[in-house]
Parts: sequence; C-alpha cells; structure tokens
Amino acid sequence: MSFNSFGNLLKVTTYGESHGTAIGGVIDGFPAGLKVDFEAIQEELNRRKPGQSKIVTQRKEPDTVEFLSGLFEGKTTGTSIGFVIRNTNQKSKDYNNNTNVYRPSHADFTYDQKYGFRDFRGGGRSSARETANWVVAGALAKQLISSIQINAFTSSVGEISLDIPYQELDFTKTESNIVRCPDDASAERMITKIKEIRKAGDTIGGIITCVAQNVPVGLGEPIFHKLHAELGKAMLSINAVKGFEFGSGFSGSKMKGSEHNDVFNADGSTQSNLSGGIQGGISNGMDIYFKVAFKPVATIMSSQQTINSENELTEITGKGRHDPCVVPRAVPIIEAMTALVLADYWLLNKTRKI
Ligand SMILES: C=C(O[C@@H]1CC(C(=O)O)=C[C@@H](OP(=O)(O)O)[C@H]1O)C(=O)O
Repeated sequence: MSFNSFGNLLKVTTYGESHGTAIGGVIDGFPAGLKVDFEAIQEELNRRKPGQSKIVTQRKEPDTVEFLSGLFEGKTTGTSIGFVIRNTNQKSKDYNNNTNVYRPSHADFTYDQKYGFRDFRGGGRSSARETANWVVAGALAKQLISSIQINAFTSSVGEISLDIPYQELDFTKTESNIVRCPDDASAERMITKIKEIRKAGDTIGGIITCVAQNVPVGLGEPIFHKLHAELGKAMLSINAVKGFEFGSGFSGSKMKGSEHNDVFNADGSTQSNLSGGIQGGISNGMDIYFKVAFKPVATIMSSQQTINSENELTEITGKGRHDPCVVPRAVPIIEAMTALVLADYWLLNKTRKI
C-alpha cells in the first residue's frame, strides 16, 4: 500500500514539499501509443499555478513540467511516466515564526502530533502545491479519455452564488475571467468579494461545480469502488475541501421517490437526471455532476490565539503569500482529479466484459 498514490490501474504516485527542491510524480499504468499534447498539459498547469492573477497567492512559479521517462517520439510508451516540477520561488523566512507554533485549522498541529517533526516551511507536504502534480497526471488522463468532456467552474464565493442550471451555461466562458465563473455578472461580484477579503487580510471559501459529459455507460465497480465514491475520495483529497455533494445530493432527501426517480426513455437515457449520471455506483451515460465545497484558507493575516508545541497559549499572524480564496485555482484541480478517476475506471472497464 502506498499512501502517496492515487488510482487503481492508472496510478499516480507523488512526492515533494512546497519549499523543497521540486515536486513531481510517477504515473503507472498509462497505456502505450497516445500522442501527447504537451502544450495542453502546460496550459492546465498555468490555470492552477500561483501568481496568475490579483486574487490568488502572489508566489511566482512557472510550474514548468519536465518529463523524465515513459515517452518516446512524443508518444506514451506504456512504461512509467516520471515527471518533475522545480520549486523556484520559495520564501521560507515567511515561516520563521511557524517553527513550533501552529496556524489554527491548518495541518501544522496534526502533522507535528502524528510525526513528532515536520517541515514547517510553506506547510511542507501539506501544501496545496502538491496539487500541481495531480494536474499533470489529470491532463494526461484527459487526453486518454478525450471523448469525455469535463468542465468545472466556480459556482459560489462566500454568499455569492451562481444559480443558473449548468445546462444553460456556456463553459467556453469559464476561462474568460480570473475567478473562473462562466457568468460575467456573477464573476464580477465574486472578484470584488475576494478583493475585499484580501484587503481585510482575511480568507473566504466557495463552491466548484463539475460536469462530465459523454461518459460511457458502465464505469464504476459495484461495492466499495462505486464511481461516485471514488469521485468523492478524489475531491475530499483536495486541500481545503469540506464537502462533496453528488447529483441531487442533500436536496434529494426532501423528495418523494415519485419525484426523484429518473424515468427512462426508450433509448436508455432518462427524462430527469437526479441520479447525477451514476446508478448502483455505475455510470449510466447521463451527465455526471457534483459540487465541491472549499473552506476559507487557514492562513489569515490577523492575529489569532493558538498554541505552540509545548502546549502554551500564544498568538499567530499569517505572513507571506497566500490565497484569499482557493477556489479560482482549484477549478483545474477538480477537472484533473475527475479525469484521473474516469480514466482509471474506463481502463478497468475494459477488463469486465468479453
Ligand atoms: C505554492 C502554491 O500555493 C501555496 C499554498 C500554500 C499552502 O499553505 O497550501 C501556501 C502558499 O505557499 P508558500 O507560502 O509556501 O509560498 C501558497 O502560495 C502552489 O499552489 O503552487
């Protein structure tokens, strides 16, 4: 068992800390013969990288990925794909007051208690910097299952939410603004909110909606590897995620079966899709959709009571470069993790029927 790995047949194993030399990973089980679009991979990394706009962390990283193995003449060889992303813009002195003091609601306390020792610079392995690795693997997975369209977008920031059904949105507009909301008016309000929050030295949470379309029927294993359970695990593995709501989610609990059932059409499609494209843990060919809730980033720029490693009460104020809201940069992370899950189960499904 590897606790730094994700996936079954298509497995990514990662390494790295925010202020170490580099982050990176090894992707195992990727089939041979895919012509790789390297620009598309870098483009996904650019959507996630720090320093990309005024409403995110100002750490400046090019996040250039270098592939070390598993590729020849631009194609995957079927062997393990190794890659590295160098860290270039660490400012470790921002964490000098963190050596034995814990940021409230950060991983500082639990890492220290669990291991008795931690890399306090930038949160070490607990940093969301790790997610750049997932974006590399996810971008490759997207290319493997290119007939499936995966679109995530910011659907709320704090109390500001986009209440338009996803079917009425134009996903090509998601990248037209820095908060990654496909509705201009909502995007503007969200951006204003994040700027206000940043100015106040505070942070705020939000929600990302993700939709996967043109998913083949049959992905997902029936009991402990239900497709939505795997998606839930993937999403809840993302830093700062506190909620995962699939299909009708919690609102379905208020409905009657006669209202909630997705009635079939003769072609196997359904008239409604409150199941969110998965029934019995297996994709049914309808759109897969879910929401992911992010808490406000733990590091805030005002003083809060905390403790140190001697269990003495003290105060801490965040320093350095942090996201006032992690949601705009998390959109490509959610797409990447969705692609990894779907590609993994797409490969597995090839072994399930003669
Ligand atoms: C570096 C990234 O985000 C970082 C996530 C992060 C944290 O505590 O998670 C803290 C900040 O990093 P640091 O203070 O170590 O420079 C962010 O900039 C990134 O996403 O690539």
